[in-house]
Amino acid sequence: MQDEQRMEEQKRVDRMMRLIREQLGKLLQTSSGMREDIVDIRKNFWDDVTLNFEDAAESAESAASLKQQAEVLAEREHSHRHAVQQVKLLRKLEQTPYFGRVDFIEEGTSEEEQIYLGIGSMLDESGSNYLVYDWRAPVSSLYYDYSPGPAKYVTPSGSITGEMTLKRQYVIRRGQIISMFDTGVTIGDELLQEVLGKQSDAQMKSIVATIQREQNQIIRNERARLLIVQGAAGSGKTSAALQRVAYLLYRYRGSLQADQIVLFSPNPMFNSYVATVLPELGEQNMQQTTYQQYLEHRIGQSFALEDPFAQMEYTLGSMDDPDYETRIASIRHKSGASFMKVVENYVETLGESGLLFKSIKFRGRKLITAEAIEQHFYSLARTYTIPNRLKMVAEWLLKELTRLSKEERKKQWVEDEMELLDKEEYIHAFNELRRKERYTSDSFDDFGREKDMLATMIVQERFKRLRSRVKKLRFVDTQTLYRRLYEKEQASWFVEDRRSDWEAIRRLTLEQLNRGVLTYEDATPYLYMKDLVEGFQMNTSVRHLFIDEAQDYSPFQFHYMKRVFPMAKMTALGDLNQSIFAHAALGNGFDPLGDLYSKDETETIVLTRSYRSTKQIVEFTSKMIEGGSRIVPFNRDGDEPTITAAADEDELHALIAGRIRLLQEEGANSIAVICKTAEESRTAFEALEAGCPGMRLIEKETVTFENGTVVIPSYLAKGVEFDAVILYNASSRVYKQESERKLFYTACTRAMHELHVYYLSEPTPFLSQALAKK
Ligand SMILES: Nc1ncnc2c1ncn2[C@@H]1O[C@H](COP(=O)(O)OP(=O)(O)OP(=O)(O)O)[C@@H](O)[C@H]1O
Repeated sequence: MQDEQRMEEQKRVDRMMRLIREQLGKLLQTSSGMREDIVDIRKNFWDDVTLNFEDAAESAESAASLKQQAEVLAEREHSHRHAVQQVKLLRKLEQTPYFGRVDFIEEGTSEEEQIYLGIGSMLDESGSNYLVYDWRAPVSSLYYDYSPGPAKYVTPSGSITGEMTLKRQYVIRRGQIISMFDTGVTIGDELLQEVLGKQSDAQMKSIVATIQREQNQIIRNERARLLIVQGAAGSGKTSAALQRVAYLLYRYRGSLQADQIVLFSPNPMFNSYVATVLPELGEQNMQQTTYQQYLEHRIGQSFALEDPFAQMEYTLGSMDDPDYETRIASIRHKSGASFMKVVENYVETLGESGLLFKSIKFRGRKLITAEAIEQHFYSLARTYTIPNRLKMVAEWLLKELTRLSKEERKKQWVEDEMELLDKEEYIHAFNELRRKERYTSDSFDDFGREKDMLATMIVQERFKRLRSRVKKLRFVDTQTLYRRLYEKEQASWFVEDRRSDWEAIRRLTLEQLNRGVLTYEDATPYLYMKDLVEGFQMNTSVRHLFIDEAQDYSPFQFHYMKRVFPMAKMTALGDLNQSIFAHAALGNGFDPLGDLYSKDETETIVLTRSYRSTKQIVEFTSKMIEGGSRIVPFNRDGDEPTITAAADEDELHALIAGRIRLLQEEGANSIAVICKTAEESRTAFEALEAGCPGMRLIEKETVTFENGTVVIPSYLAKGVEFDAVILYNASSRVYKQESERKLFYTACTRAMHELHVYYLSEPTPFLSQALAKK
């Protein structure tokens, strides 16, 4: 029976293969025809349009002709792009036409429909029956959500209920069924076992064939304004997020483009790690960035901006610094939504007085003084908001600049510069003038006028920069303005938020700002203040914001992102047990996210099954954290993690190098020696490099994630995974503070198949449970 079924199924696959190849052949032919057409149109574009600008009627006709030709070209290009897309999809289907099937009898009918699922849909020869359904089609959710029995799915026009009579999974490679099995549970363990048992890849994989029911809830959620996903390490948060992007692009095709979706990643390397998932599914990548990149883009050169990793290095390694406690308090204080209120209070006072301006300088002279700008600003009606008043000031300044530029033309420097014009510039200026003068009644033969015009051009050119700076509101002194926030010992904006450690925080912040440094914890408050003063630079085109490793963002940052992307729905994916930033130690979990949007608009999905690591590793690591017993390991066996003591550093390095060699011999694709900090990573790398050829050191600037053996600081290993993890030095001297528990946990949970922990002298207390068992 089994064999018979398999033969039947193989026959169907064979038929599909024939069809796919036929369609491919046809498509390749038509698409190459289209390409030739396009090349032709482009080449002959100007020959095929009639251009005549003699009079208005002729000009209008010329414009219409141009427009028509451009439209023909755009239409052909569109069809060509579509054909190319289709070819890509067919090439993928040629490898694996589908991976699943459900048989379904819709209520009220007796017909059993066979629904095959693949990464894209395909119709039969008649063009009216689906041979394969896209995994994102409404009917496909049957496969992810139900086992055989009563089942339903939701379509845009309502729910459809019925009975699922069969659920089957296939592994098909190059048109051959390698294996197939009918499943009772949601998505059979067998296929998952097979997928998860494999070696790691330098690139994250699509999980389309084995999406789990609770992951499907995340992928297809359309209702929530804010979707919070709290999931254990390795529970598939990132995977589900990427599948969700693909789903949204399918569901809203035509109205949603890939560049209207933004993913905030934990580090630049992570971008390369996830970059192939969407193309693999036949979709374009969303925009990927890091919060730091956004900050850099906004803050520019105004300050030396600290990055989150430098902050992390400080919090992990500078406990001896006398300012350490103050800095930690400062980080925590500035991350809270209550500090937003402080900034708001402060900005409110600026409506009355205290806004600071920079003089507009030209050739070392103050053209318009800061005092004059201030006076003008405060002469405007208080009923206008600060940003509106600033707009008015900018308009006034532009007019002033026009007036001043006229005076400037008579100055000696203009004359000097005129003499320095080289011949080409002179001719260019002369021709420009000619062109402009053509339409005036005077003839162009007056030397004096020519000189005037040249002077105007020179001054205009030099004033361009001033005008552009005014338009960008650079005349507002936001840097000093931010410093002022901390300058007064007792300021009205703090009345409600006085803290005992405020004095120390104030002093430390001023020290940092006076050095021109904007710390990571100050960057968002600074931008918030700047935006409140100058008007928010909102991005209204972004419709979906994905924030991975959401536990690493402060409430302040979340509120800020909400304001910057007002039209976006937010999907925040995180794990409280992996909170590694000092600001996260507030202990209130995702609560700050809870009030970002109203209760009605917020949904939370919890993932507890962990897929990344073997059962042995999950059991080992879940003992390190509170509530770890709730994490359910996926049933995949592997070796027990090891804990090894080393007598001294030499032995430590010898042991680790030996382990790396062993793992390499076993064929591990990726091996990571995880250290606590960048500094420890450098030490480890230097000691191990000679014995481990090809080993690489990962630093915060690293942008590509590759297979092989690497040494990596713990916080950069966030979000990624390795076949084997070697924890470099889990001694109690390295991981001692309670606040480092989650960092240690994060590092250990990067392991898929093997975990080996080494330590010098005393092991960290976070290992005590694991050791007690031994
Ligand atoms: N449904 C699934 N089918 C197959 N593999 C899965 C599935 N869900 C997750 N995985 C695999 O589990 C591993 C971990 O997934 P992912 O990185 O998405 O988890 P995460 O929750 O983001 O982890 P972390 O928070 O620890 O970074 C990946 O190798 C992923 O391919």
